[in-house]
Amino acid sequence: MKKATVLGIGLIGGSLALCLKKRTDLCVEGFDASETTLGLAESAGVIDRGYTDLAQAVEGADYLFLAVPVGAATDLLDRLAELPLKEGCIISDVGSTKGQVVEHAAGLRNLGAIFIGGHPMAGSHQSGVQAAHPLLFENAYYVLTPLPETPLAEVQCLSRLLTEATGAQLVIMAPDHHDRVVGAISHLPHIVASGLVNQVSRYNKSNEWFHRLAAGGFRDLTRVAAAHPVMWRDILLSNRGAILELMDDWIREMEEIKGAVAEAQPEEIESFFASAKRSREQLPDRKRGVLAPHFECYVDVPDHPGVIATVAKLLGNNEINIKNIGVMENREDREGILRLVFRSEEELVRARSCLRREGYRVFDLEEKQQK
Ligand SMILES: NC(=O)C1=CN([C@@H]2O[C@H](COP(=O)(O)OP(=O)(O)OC[C@H]3O[C@@H](n4cnc5c(N)ncnc54)[C@H](O)[C@@H]3O)[C@@H](O)[C@H]2O)C=CC1
Ligand SMILES: O=C(O)C(=O)Cc1ccc(O)cc1
Repeated sequence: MKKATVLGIGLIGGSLALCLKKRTDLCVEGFDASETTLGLAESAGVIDRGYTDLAQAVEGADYLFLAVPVGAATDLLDRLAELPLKEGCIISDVGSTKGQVVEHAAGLRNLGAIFIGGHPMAGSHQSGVQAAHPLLFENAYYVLTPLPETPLAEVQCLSRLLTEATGAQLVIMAPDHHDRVVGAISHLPHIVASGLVNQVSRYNKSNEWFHRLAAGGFRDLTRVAAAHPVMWRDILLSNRGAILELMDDWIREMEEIKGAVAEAQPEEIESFFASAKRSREQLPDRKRGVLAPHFECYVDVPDHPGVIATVAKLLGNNEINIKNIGVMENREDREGILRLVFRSEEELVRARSCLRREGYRVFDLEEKQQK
């Protein structure tokens, strides 16, 4: 039986271990610095067996997945380079930054395995094995960052395994490109969110209405500020180059809008918001994905309780599986819009005609937006 060892059984390592256990026939073992964590993981069936001894944990493993905080990954790689690994072993990681770890692994001449950087683009502000979930990565992007010299066969092998195990969409990217993109859409937003929360809590010290009134928008915008401080410390320290450039751009962006407010320039202020609104509306969640085709349609439904269950039941009775379902707000019309995603064109076509037969209005998003 082939074996995978996950090193670091927290939120991401635990979720990956669950995916591997549930959807592949690998034996899944775990390594962690904490015995309590290993005990929890074993008793919850997240791993078949856990070790605090690294040599025992990796012995005979075909795959090693590093799922420790970014700051601990390079030390762990150094330790792995001192150990005999099974021939053909593939090592990957799940860290939020890729340049540093990929460069470090490439420099370890005695590392007896191929290293391919990885980053599942899904997670949460929670941490620890208790929060692990086997569906965490389903439909999320999962980036792999092989170097030009990484053998293609190993990249394909890892990519197939992860697709099968996680249900994620595998994407290949250069490590530096990954770090700049993820810096812009994840790391900088975390800094800004935490900065906003810190600013408001300073004001709140002298007047508690700041926290009391902090509702809807502020909560949505700052959700990620509840994440793990040590994890984010490590991420910023290991992606300094990209983050410093992005922060400079952000400061320029703030200076520009500050200037427009200071000079009371209505056109500049309006255009700041108008361009953001246009871009926000074009975020790919509402469009077909670039990679996997999305077989999706939109359904107008009256805004009352139980309507999602009715639609799901109708499709279920016709043996049509819904891959994903979402509600889009449309308060002006007092109608809700359900977004339904299917796994195949065939299911989409059947779902459309089945819903239309029952009197529902079904459309593509573009049709609705043109009205
Ligand atoms: N939390 C998130 O939303 C996401 C996190 N990531 C990345 O995944 C990695 C893990 O993050 P989480 O699972 O959230 O963290 P976590 O805190 O839930 O789990 C980390 C685990 O690693 C263990 N550990 C730490 N240092 C160790 C060492 N030197 N040796 C052995 N075990 C060690 C801890 O005991 C813990 O069980 C990080 O590199 C993070 O950047 C990637 C995508 C999303
Ligand atoms: O919960 C969120 O919005 C996140 O930002 C989760 C997350 C955290 C770190 C990553 O590297 C990837 C995803």
